[in-house]
Amino acid sequence: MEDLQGVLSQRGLTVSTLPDKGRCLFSIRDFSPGEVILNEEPFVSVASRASVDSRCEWCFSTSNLKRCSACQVVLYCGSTCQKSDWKLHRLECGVLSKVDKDRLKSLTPSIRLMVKLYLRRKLQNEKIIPTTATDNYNLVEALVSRILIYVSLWGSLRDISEIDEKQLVLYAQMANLVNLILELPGIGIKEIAENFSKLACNAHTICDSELRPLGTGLYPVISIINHSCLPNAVLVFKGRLAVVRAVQHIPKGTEVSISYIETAGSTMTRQKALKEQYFFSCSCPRCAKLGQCDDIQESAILEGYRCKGAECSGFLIRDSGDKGFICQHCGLVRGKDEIKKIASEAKTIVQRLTSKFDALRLEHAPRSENCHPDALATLASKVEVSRVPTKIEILKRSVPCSVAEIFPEEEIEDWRTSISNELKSASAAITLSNLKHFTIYQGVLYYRGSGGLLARCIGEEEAKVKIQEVHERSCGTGDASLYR
Ligand SMILES: C[S@@+](CC[C@H](N)C(=O)[O-])C[C@H]1O[C@@H](n2cnc3c(N)ncnc32)[C@H](O)[C@@H]1O
Repeated sequence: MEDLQGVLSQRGLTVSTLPDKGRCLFSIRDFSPGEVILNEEPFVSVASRASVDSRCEWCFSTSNLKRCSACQVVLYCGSTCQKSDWKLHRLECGVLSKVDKDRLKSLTPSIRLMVKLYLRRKLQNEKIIPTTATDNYNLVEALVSRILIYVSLWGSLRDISEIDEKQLVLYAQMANLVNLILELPGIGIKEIAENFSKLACNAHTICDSELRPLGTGLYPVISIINHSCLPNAVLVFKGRLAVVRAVQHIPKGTEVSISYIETAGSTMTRQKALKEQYFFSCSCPRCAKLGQCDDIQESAILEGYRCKGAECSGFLIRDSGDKGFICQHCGLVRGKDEIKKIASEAKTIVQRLTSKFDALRLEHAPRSENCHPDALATLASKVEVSRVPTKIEILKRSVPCSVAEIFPEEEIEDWRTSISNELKSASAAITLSNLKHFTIYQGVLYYRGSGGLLARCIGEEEAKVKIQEVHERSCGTGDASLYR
């Protein structure tokens, strides 16, 4: 741990412990918006199920792939990646080659990740690959796990109502399989099962720049970073390299936080997700507003359904008492079944629109002014009732510029004005290398960069150059304009 503190302090960071959170990463100097706080190669990584037959095991590239002739499981895009992975894959390959074909098909990425974890530990123990302050199994041992509670109660499972017994049984079965495959002496099922619970709380989904999942990686240093629904940093990936960037000014002495979950969800939805997967109740400033007026307003926009009451412009949001859905303006109550029907109608509409937008996107260059959340909300109001998709869903669609075909010019002009006003008050930053895809605005990840935010981060002239680059890369048109 001291070695780790030494390395971290050179980067302006330190690890502390808080009673309600466990380990936390703190800044010991100021970080600017957009600055890289930390980057880390995974201790182990594995391609996702969808990627395993279509991407390089090392860098996740999709070109020139060749299958390992011995195990017939992993693919590499060339000798560089194959060599980088060779020491570990040599062992994994030997292990996989012994597994019978039917069982091989049932090897999930989590099982393979666990197998690789133990094989890499073996390689480091035998000094075949080096150990460093930021790359060693002690850091994996220090990760939080939930299974200790389970292990101490292992014998009396049936008596424990709070604990998800199904999950525990699943971990035990998976651990058994890993043990059978590995055939390594001295590893117990309980230890492997505990490591599965560590993966659940600590492993990260490796995504490409469009947030498509490529694989899973264990990054033990980045795993020290706690969650906030209003994070001051964001985790992005360059291939398998995980990069944590500041999304706002982080003063010295501040806890660095990222979001573990989709931030464009209501407080209730976020709390539920954090409790289920990470076993804690978030008390960030956004969660602390639960039930307050602006929290209700935000939930309405993120997850509400348009109220169909006469003249009412409110949104129906889920009632905490589970009655159904209540309009936050007029108090109208609608039953769950009715909303279910509305949701399914809305889904059909959104699917139709998505395919229209996708078709248009192919014809027209996407432009960020059309990515405003109001675009789809307005569209939704035209079809009277529709779930308002989350900002991220809207922005994923990056409504194309030919949206003018659907909306009158004055409406589009209104969005332009409201977007520039919004950006003026945004507390935001951008991950420069992924400008095309990532913009963080008040904790929400937006697709496609926005000039105004960038200009505040890196200065107007440099921003123009960057925007021009991005436009050229993404669509070949564009005039490097800033929204201010
Ligand atoms: C990836 S780990 C983060 C580092 C962890 N604090 C540690 O001691 O290793 C995730 C776990 O940290 C804790 N955690 C993360 N963010 C938290 C927060 N905002 N409040 C309370 N606990 C949190 C939860 O126990 C969660 O399962």
